[in-house]
Amino acid sequence: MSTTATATVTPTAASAPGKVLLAGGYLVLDPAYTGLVFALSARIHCVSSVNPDGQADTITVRSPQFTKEQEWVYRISGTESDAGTAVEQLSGSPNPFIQKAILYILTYLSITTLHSPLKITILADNDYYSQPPTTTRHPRFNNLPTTIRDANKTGLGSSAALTTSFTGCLFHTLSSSSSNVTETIHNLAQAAHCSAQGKVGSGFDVAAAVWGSCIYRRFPAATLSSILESGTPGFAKRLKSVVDARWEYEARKTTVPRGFRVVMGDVRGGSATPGMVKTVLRWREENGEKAKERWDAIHALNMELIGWFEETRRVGEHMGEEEYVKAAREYVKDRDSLAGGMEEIFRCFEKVAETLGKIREQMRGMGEEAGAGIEPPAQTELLDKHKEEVKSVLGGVVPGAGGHDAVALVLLDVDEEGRVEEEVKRVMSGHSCTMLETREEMEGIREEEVKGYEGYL
Ligand SMILES: Nc1ncnc2c1ncn2[C@@H]1O[C@H](COP(=O)(O)OP(=O)(O)OP(=O)(O)O)[C@@H](O)[C@H]1O
Ligand SMILES: C[C@@](O)(CCOP(=O)(O)O)CC(=O)O
Repeated sequence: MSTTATATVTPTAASAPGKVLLAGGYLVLDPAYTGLVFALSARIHCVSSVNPDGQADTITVRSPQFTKEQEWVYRISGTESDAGTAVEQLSGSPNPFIQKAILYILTYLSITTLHSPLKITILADNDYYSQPPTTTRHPRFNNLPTTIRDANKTGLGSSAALTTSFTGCLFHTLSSSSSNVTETIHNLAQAAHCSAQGKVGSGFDVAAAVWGSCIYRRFPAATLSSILESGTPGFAKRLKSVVDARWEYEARKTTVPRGFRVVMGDVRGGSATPGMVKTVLRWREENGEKAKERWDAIHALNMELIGWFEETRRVGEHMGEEEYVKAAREYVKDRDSLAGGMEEIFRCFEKVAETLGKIREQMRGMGEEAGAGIEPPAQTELLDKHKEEVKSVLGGVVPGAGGHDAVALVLLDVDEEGRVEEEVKRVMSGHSCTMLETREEMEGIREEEVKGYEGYL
């Protein structure tokens, strides 16, 4: 390699959030459309330290919450002809997300040898995987009696949160750069995540993991085409120029209006349907104008939803806290009982509810035309039941690609006695669905205190 560096190690901790794509599933794959993605309070944490027992130039990665195949050891070394850092896996089952993140970061930083061996521990918040029932509370990072592969994922974007948090952690462990490197971490995490997945998705999950809740427009797929194949001559130079370039994408930060909450339900026994993206994209290709009309109609509604969230925030800002909460409670009690002065905010709540309903209708329609179960009948029943029986619920969607995995509800969390959760849990449990503890959160990747993880490392 042209320039190489020996890296000293600064113990670091970082965490990155999961995601829910509330609006924009499929459409967000095309840079002509945008998606509304909320980051979630469920995070994946990575904590680094010197590994006194490690061999020279090794990075040992552990995921101690899982029984087997929970440790991976990588050895790094230089390569010929500017092909980047070589990362050889010495033990553990394949975990491309970790391997690619190491490779991309070390190559970007021109590091081929480490001052001391390194250890990185991964800790995932419990909501990422279905947890066994318990009568007591689970510990903060619960252990599961399975391998990662056999764990029942809840669809919160574990691979994107892991890749992002790992990238931030390793980058800060090895680089002394104190300037703002979040954009660099975004670009590196997108590159590593795409390369590990073997395909270029929209990247909304990594964007949410880095920037937090945002209105997202993707980068052109071609941005990454020159760096998906690592280890070829000139790779290091290409990687640096791609990562340091200004990418054409948008991640405009957003938040839910005051008193709103996004609640996630994990549908038990639901299976992921990777084929659905292919089916919908093929339908789009084969149905030119008709498909475009459908996508444009969905997009217009997605924009309306974003607009009504903004309007609700704006109207809410002109009201005192007490007045706002009172109005929201009145609305939940009886949507038709308009008390004076509340018309504007009632209209906002009503419009959010109406638009969520219309989005579902359009997505169902697209699913039917394309022959993909975007909102299967069981999910329709579950979402309708919430609207009928839980007055705080404004609406819901089958998020992301849809299917049998999860539901997301948008509700007004203003109940004096805090009964909303109880009611949602009751309706969900009648439909093989479990309410997750996680909720929407604004913040993306963040540095954490290493000592906060004592007892788990
Ligand atoms: N706690 C963890 N420790 C190490 N690797 C993990 C961990 N959690 C997830 N991974 C990696 O991410 C992979 C799961 O990625 P996958 O894209 O299938 O799920 P996901 O990102 O949760 O899915 P979705 O986008 O539907 O929410 C695992 O096979 C593993 O490689
Ligand atoms: C279908 C798609 O638009 C969203 C998939 O979302 P999820 O993984 O089901 O949350 C794919 C993508 O954006 O990469």
